[in-house]
Amino acid sequence: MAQGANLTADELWAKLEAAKDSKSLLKKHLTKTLFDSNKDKVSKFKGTLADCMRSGCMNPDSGVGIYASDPDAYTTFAEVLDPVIKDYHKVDSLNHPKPDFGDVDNLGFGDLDPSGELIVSTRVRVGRSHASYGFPPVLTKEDRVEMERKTVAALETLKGELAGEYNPLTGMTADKQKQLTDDHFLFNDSDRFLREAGGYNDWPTGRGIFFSSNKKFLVWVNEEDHLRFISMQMGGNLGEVYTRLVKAIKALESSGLEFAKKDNLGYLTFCPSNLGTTLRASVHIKIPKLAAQPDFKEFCDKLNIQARGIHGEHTESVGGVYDISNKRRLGLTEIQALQEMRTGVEE
Ligand SMILES: Nc1ncnc2c1ncn2[C@@H]1O[C@H](COP(=O)(O)OP(=O)(O)OP(=O)(O)O)[C@@H](O)[C@H]1O
Repeated sequence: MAQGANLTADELWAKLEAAKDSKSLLKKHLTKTLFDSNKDKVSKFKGTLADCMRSGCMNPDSGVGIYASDPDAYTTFAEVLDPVIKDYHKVDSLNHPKPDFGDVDNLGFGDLDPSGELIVSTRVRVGRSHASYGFPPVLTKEDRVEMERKTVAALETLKGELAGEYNPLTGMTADKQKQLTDDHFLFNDSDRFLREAGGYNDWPTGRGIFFSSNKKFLVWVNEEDHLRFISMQMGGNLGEVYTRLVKAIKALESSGLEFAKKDNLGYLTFCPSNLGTTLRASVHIKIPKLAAQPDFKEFCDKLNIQARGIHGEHTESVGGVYDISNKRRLGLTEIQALQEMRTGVEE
């Protein structure tokens, strides 16, 4: 349960105001005037500004600090969210292009590390949201169960190398969960930022993971986003990983599910950092010496890439292995986001 779940918007604002050292985008962009003119608005899914800002107010060390309560929050609270979105994605205006996955038969690249010495594994994921449901702060247990049912029905239509099996978290043994998490397949409920945003309400109900039979295509159900499509494998073959993901996206788009989208913002996700393409392409790569350089952060910033620890966001590196991924997901196409990551990794 989120600690700030019962705090009013004014009480949350007081916390944010007191957090003088906060560097979050919420702190930077939510002025008192904006707060006052938005705090009593309610979105079509009954989401409020308090729902959006709770995590950032309770966790002043957030990077972003604001989530969308539901797809309509991007319209209802646009005055608050738009400046954060522009700042995170480094764009002057919100003008996200139409999806373009590129020509997967002629990508012009394949394995980024044929020697097999540097890249441990490669993963590309996108997020998708059901158009007719809110995000975690406004969801009920029944909503989660219903979404899970609809998602599983769509996943059962997958064919060939994408076909597989759904594993609900409810009823999964602790040992199996731990093994799947250690193997980088499964998510858990340990992110305090997401917890405070309501991301773990009713845990583990409605959550689960789908695996294709070769375990290279996965779907996370009701983690941070309603859906995360993930393609991953050992080694550095970004071409194979990406091509598999694009095929899966196309298959699931024609499976009867309707995904939330908005003109100029692309696909809608719970966290504004994931909007647009929603694509994060990453490698786990051994770079102990580079990462020890004092200007490593600037190096990454210059290339629009992000370094994370190997157990997910907000974790540390282990043995000099880092998760390197594209930082921007909005204002460029899917294939451009992928190329940005590829250039960064090659550099
Ligand atoms: N290239 C990769 N190879 C193997 N595992 C990976 C790779 N990239 C990410 N992972 C694993 O995926 C899991 C999720 O990581 P993480 O939460 O950072 O990213 P995400 O799923 O893209 O979501 P978000 O950006 O919302 O946090 C972790 O277990 C992480 O180790």
